[in-house]
Amino acid sequence: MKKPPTPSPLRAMIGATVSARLDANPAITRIATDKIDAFRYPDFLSDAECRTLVALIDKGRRPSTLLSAAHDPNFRTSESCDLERFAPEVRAIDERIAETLGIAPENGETMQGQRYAPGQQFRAHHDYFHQGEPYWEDVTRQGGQRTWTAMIFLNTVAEGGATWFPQAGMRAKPVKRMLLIWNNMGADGGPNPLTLHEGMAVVEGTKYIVTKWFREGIWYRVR
Ligand SMILES: O=C(O)CCC(=O)C(=O)O
Ligand SMILES: [Fe+2]
Repeated sequence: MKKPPTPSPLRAMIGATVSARLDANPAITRIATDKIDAFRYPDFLSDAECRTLVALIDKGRRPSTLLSAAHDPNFRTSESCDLERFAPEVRAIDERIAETLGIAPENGETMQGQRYAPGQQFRAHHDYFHQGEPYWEDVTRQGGQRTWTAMIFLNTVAEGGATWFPQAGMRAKPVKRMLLIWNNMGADGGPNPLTLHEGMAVVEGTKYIVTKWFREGIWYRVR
């Protein structure tokens, strides 16, 4: 049986600290909803950086996977690639994201690129881990719960492909260079179910994004 979500003082503190830092950044706008802490940062990347990441995704893409078995084969139909963390052009962007949020780069998972062709999607899901799932033991050993998500749109999509938060009443259209940031935890540091979100099917064009998930603890250790 799934255990109910647990509050966490550490994650509550991370939520408050990162939110305050983002609120204080004049380049960043808080998205108007009282359901989740979510922010947009237009023009976070340059066109050249977007081009570089798109080329890396095209080179490394393979079918996307899921942590839990989904009953629906169409649940996540995109392609993904783990971007090489210490390639200089990737590392610079990776560390700029961490610096923007004020979270140590070590707490961040390796940036993942995703590509959606027309008809491809990522159905409604939570980014946080569900306590009690078979993967939970591994999660606690490698950085613990996911706290914040940072996602960058690398191109503007002709039609479709929005990131939709049905329960928070929020929808972000893919706009090139824009960084979207949200906290997957609530004020008490427990998972916030209202962060449920979907990468809507692309209708026309191809959608490229990078996603970076931050953990409550250290995810990456130099071995
Ligand atoms: O493609 C999107 O808009 C959403 C992607 C997403 O939810 C994820 O990578 O966790
Ligand atoms: Fe997600």
